[in-house]
Amino acid sequence: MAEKLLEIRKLTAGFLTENGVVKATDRISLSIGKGQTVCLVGESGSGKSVTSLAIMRLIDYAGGMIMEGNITFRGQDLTTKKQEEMRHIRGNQVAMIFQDPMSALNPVFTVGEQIAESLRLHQNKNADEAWSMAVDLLKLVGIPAPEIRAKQYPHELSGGMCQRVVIAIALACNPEMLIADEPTTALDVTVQAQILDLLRKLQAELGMSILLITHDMGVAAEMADRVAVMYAGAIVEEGPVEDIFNQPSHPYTVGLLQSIPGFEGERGGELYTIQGTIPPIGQLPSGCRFHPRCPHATEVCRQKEPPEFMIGADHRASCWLYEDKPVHIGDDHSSREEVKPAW
Ligand SMILES: Nc1ncnc2c1ncn2[C@@H]1O[C@H](COP(=O)(O)OP(=O)(O)OP(=O)(O)O)[C@@H](O)[C@H]1O
Ligand code: NI
Repeated sequence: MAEKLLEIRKLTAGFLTENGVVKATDRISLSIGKGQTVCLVGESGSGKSVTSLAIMRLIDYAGGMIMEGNITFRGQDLTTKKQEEMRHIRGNQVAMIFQDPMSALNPVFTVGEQIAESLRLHQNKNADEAWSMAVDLLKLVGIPAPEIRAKQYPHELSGGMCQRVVIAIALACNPEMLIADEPTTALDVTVQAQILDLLRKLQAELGMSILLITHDMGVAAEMADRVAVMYAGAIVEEGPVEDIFNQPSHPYTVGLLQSIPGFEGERGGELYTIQGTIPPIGQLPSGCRFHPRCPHATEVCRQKEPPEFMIGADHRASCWLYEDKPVHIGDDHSSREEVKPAW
């Protein structure tokens, strides 16, 4: 396995609400190796964005807090860092991009000025150097006629072009890690594919690690080295991308895969949907958090929270199905029948 760049251990992050403290992530553990892409997938509200905000310690500004656990980045624990130090890390070592490029850009400055500003701040470049590097970065992220584009304002560029500019700004600090939270969700399908291609190309060229947050299993299949599946604040399954897709083991992962149009789990033209909805944070059921929606749930699932069981050398799932024997409910088509809902 690649040398670790980021290691999250038993991280619990949450919010203080009218109903007391609620946990948006519940003792999650996850590592990202150097040059690796890890995809964090799961339905809306599962805690993906909170995880990224916690890593960057931006959660402090979102009214939340880290309650337990460690986040080790290049050997240093980020959970105990002062915001001043975090600002330095955020500016120089870890960059973040979000879903909506328009809100990340300042409408009153040209895109070239915005990239150059970042270079002046983080890399102490003078104005001329910064401008020419900004043009180079625009070229690197695949913007045609970069000298001309650099002088334009965000509203003069398409959504896809703006997301490329946002990526250029992120790269201006020469980050070792890029956190991308649904970076293509707001874009149309062709542009989405182009931006994903760009991220792959940049990673190959620059060797950075990427934490990619997506609710789209198709995107994970295409981009990830490893996939972590999150459900109601917990990572319920994690492993190499081939294992997650060839041998999905947690019933939630199996359900997510069967809900992809065209995936082999789809039957008779009817798309599978996982029964029920994700519980709101602070209202978790007893036992396994997925049990009310799980076609395999038994008494133990209703009563006791499952620990993590190893499914393969480097593949874990929190599900009682794996307590005694390594069974693979998602192994192949015939055994996948097993998880066909009973209703
Ligand atoms: N500032 C906040 N205060 C209180 N609760 C919050 C806050 N931000 C997020 N939450 C709650 O934390 C839970 C996890 O939210 P999060 O945004 O991480 O989900 P997500 O997996 O990123 O979903 P999506 O796919 O919709 O972006 C949700 O129940 C959400 O309502
Ligand atoms: Ni989110």
